[in-house]
Amino acid sequence: MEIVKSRFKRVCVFCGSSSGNRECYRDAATDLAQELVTRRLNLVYGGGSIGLMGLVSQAVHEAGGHVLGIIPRTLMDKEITGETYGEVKAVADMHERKAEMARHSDCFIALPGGYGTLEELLEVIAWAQLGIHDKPVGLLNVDGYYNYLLTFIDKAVDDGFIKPSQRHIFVSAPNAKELVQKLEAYKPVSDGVIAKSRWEVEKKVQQPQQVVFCSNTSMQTEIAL
Ligand SMILES: CC(C)=CCNc1ncnc2c1ncn2[C@@H]1O[C@H](COP(=O)(O)O)[C@@H](O)[C@H]1O
Repeated sequence: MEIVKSRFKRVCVFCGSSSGNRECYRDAATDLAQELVTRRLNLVYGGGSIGLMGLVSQAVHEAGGHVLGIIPRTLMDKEITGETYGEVKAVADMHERKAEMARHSDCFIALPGGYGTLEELLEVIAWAQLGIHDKPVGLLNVDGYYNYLLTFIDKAVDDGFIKPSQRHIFVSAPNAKELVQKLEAYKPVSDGVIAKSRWEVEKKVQQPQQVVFCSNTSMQTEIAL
């Protein structure tokens, strides 16, 4: 197998918990897995083996790539998510899952998916806009699946809700090879909104029967993205 060098080590893939009803989506998931393995990239994803999530993780795992699934305990029931491939990290909830997926990754790719995928994709784009991270984000626009979303984003720019300078805060491409090349070449679009180092999270301290949010400086930690 040909090995291609990459500037990334770990790629977070957001994708459908369904496979879609056209073969091109399943093909795109396995092509992406192949591209990651060729570049020796580790996969980070939402855990579980259903839908496109299962196809990507299984294909990367079977080709010898490292897979890290990050899954909320509530979703760990195999009835819901099936068997998970590779390493699994259990987290408390969906918020922690997204933060952990982001923390463990050098860039993000969204394959076709539904509400969950859209939410994950838009969150990492919004975080990039705010300067919380400067990791590249890529949309795998399989057979024009995301054309309406791209048109909508153009509309939001035209109507003054997204700055023109932020229009290309993420990249898109019709196939995995082209997309990963664009991600490799991506230079962060920075408006200097808020410096990354100024983003802080309140550390959750778990106490019996209650959750305390400590806001004193000594308890604050920077988001390590
Ligand atoms: C209760 C239920 C519907 C479970 C489906 N099982 C799931 N198991 C694991 N992650 C999931 C599941 N459903 C949605 N997600 C999360 O949301 C994204 C996919 O949602 P969707 O299918 O595009 O919208 C995934 O990237 C994953 O992070």
